[in-house]
Amino acid sequence: MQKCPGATLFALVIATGFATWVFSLIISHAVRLIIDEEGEASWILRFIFTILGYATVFLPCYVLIHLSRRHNLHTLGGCQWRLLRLILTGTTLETADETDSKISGTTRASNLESKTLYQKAISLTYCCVGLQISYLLWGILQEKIMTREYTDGDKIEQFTDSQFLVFVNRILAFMFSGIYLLLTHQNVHRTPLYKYSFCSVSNTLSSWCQYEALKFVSFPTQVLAKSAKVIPVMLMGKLVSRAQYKNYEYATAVLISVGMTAFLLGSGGDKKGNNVTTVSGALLLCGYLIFDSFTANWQSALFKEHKPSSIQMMCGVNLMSCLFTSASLVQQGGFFYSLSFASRHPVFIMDCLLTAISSALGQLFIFATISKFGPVVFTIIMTVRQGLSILLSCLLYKHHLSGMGILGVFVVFLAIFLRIYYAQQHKKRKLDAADVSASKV
Ligand SMILES: Nc1ncnc2c1ncn2[C@@H]1O[C@H](COP(=O)(O)OS(=O)(=O)O)[C@@H](OP(=O)(O)O)[C@H]1O
Repeated sequence: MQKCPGATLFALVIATGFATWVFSLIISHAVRLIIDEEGEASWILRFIFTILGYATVFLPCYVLIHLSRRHNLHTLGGCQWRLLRLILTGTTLETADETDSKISGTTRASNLESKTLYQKAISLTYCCVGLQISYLLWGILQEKIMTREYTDGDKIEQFTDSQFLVFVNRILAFMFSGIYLLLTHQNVHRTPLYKYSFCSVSNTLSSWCQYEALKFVSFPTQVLAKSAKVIPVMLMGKLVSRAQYKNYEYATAVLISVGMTAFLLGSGGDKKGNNVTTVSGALLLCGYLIFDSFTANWQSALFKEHKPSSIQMMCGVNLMSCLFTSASLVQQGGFFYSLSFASRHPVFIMDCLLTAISSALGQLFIFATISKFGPVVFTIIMTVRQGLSILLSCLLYKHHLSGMGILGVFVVFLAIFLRIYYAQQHKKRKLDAADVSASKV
């Protein structure tokens, strides 16, 4: 390693990647020979294959990072180490190291504390409206692609590869954000690239779980399960970033979840379509909740620690997601299946493209919201978003809304009002306490 670290490192990384690739192929072929791939539990196999596909990117990267750190390769000069520096320090500059990356961005942080209540309200409204519009469209298209039957005249078929949809969404979001970064001036990026991989894996897996879940539960059932997701997000916040929440925050999270559940049950939405919830469906929804709550918390921790801009975060996370999903797609033949499906059904290309555009637009608002307001507020907005879209459809199409539904809406808005009220009270008490201690000095 001392004489020619680059060549040895390169050889080791390639060898690890190749070994993992071969191992994954052998395992998937062996499993396919033994187990029936068509049964209800077939999603477990697809999940294992997906993880194996991700491992072919993850393991070589781990070897690369581990060895480079051990031999301090990223601190060496020269442009041949640029990619390594980017992965380990977040910048191609030679002077940066990992500790530097943690402190450098403080000045560019969106300092919400210093903003007035009015500015905060405007910013929050902007994020809410942006998320509403992009994800309203996204939700409609997502349900359409996974449940619709496409026909080319004589054959009717349904699209089944969730991984491909995730890939298309991510590559478009990566291109959007990449072009934006190239065209605009941004502060120096200081987030080690590899750190994006954790939230990228959890994000792609949460999407995978929710697309797969739609094969076992109806769309309204999925929405119902998501209505309580603010609680796992708070619990995960304690695990990931040791976040401390006040009692009123827990209480209002429970109120929002209860209110949303009552509203969804009372809006009659769950009576539409296939309402069978299988064990597979329930497991996939649990997987979705766990991965999803990790994603936003991890991103929030990165925003706090390294202060990337939201576009930089979007670009980094989507780059990683493209790498993971494409490895998995190549391994499982997903590209071949999806492209031949698309060639038979041109309407599918249009549906995919529109979903990807709405998803990329939505991501702009997601990252802005998490960086400015944190994962819990983001999750509340997304939860309320689902309720509002159902409420809108009740009003537009004159669907019946029962007493329980109306009570649910009331409880959700009461919870949000209480949350804002207590947050203000809490802040006021803190300011008063600071004033008192300042006057004592
Ligand atoms: N934190 C974070 N970072 C990046 N992307 C995220 C994040 N949270 C949600 N998403 C993407 O938003 C899409 C909708 O997600 P959800 O269905 O979980 O949201 S909702 O609460 O049900 O509205 C879904 O998009 P697609 O994966 O493109 O389908 C999610 O991946």
